[in-house]
Amino acid sequence: MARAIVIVLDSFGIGAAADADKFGDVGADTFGHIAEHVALQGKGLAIPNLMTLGLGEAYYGATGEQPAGISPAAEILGKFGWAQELSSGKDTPSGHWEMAGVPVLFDWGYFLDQQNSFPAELLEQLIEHAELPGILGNCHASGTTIIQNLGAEHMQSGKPIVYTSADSVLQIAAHEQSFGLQRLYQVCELARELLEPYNIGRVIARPFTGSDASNFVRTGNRRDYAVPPPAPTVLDKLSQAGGEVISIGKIADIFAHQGITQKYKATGIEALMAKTLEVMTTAPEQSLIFTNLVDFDSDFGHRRNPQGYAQALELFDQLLPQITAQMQPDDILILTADHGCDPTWPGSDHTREYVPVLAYGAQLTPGSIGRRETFADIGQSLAELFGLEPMAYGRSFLKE
Ligand SMILES: O=P(O)(O)O[C@H]1O[C@H](CO)[C@@H](O)[C@H]1O
Ligand SMILES: [Mn+2]
Ligand SMILES: [Mn+2]
Repeated sequence: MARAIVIVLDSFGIGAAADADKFGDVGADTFGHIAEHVALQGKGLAIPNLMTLGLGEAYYGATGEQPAGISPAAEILGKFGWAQELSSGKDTPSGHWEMAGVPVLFDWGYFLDQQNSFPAELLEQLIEHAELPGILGNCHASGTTIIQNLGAEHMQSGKPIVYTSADSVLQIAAHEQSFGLQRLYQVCELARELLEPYNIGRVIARPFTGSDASNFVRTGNRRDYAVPPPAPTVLDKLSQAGGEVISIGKIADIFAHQGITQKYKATGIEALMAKTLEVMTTAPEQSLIFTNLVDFDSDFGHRRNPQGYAQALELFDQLLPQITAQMQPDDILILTADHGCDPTWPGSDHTREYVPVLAYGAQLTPGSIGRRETFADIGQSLAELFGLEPMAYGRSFLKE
């Protein structure tokens, strides 16, 4: 009997994937470019604990290069590999569902036009059903830029800001006080229903506060309305078998609350890691503790902020020993990512990259698990760990 702690460093890619050309992402490298950014300042990214778990080796496997300016680990204590994504998209639900054993092999719908992105009919229905005075945006945008540009007009007019990106998303930004948080959630739920014919992965509520463009800031009350995964994930199988599936952060939202037995929200890497640690003290055998650290992606990757991303990685690395110290002899820890989001890459979208697969536990033999064909190897390893029926995709690395 065992427990697994899976921590997703959201967007922490480790080099362009073999099929990056299909996404315009040849040369993207989230980790490598962050390391380079820090090395150019004459320093080295200080992530000794991640390196000891095999991050540098995984990076070398994915790219054929050493990360710039980082001292190699004296000893590797974890299993390390680099995984290709089988799913057709480079979005958050695809990455998470695939690591839970269910790759997304169909194509999502997308709103491809940069301007006037949404069908007029859809917007008309949303305005009518939600009794809105209209909407603002209707374009591709970075979420922080668009609230700066349209936040004041939104507050004055009561029209929510509706925007999208290269992902299969419809996002709605609105002011928590002037528009109202609950009203924003209701409008998003309505949008979720109206999007049925469009095959869109997620509607995301993007509440913000502040009085004008100089201080508008998004809050931790973001909410994701995902469609459910297309087949039962390892989360469903574990919870049906009587195990605990404990979501920390936005995991539950990403899985449309399927297969989750407990959920906790927290804002920021420190709070999310503290919650993970707290849950580890009480979670019974046959528990999957599943944490998503969204901040890497939303605060630094999409914001194209390599400095902030580097600091967040260093913070995460400092917090990591608390997690390993709290592990029981049969526990395994898996660190991975759901896609890349290279903070030095043009635009503000995700990047198609390999993700690290780092696994650590007293029962695991350290060493390379090499290139993995799919993130679903994580789900398959979890199925094996918990004694569940094998998943349809993936190859377990527990005994490799
Ligand atoms: O620019 P913001 O609002 O952070 O949006 C980003 O967050 C969305 C979900 O990860 C992505 O589709 C991307 O566009
Ligand atoms: Mn993500
Ligand atoms: Mn993202």
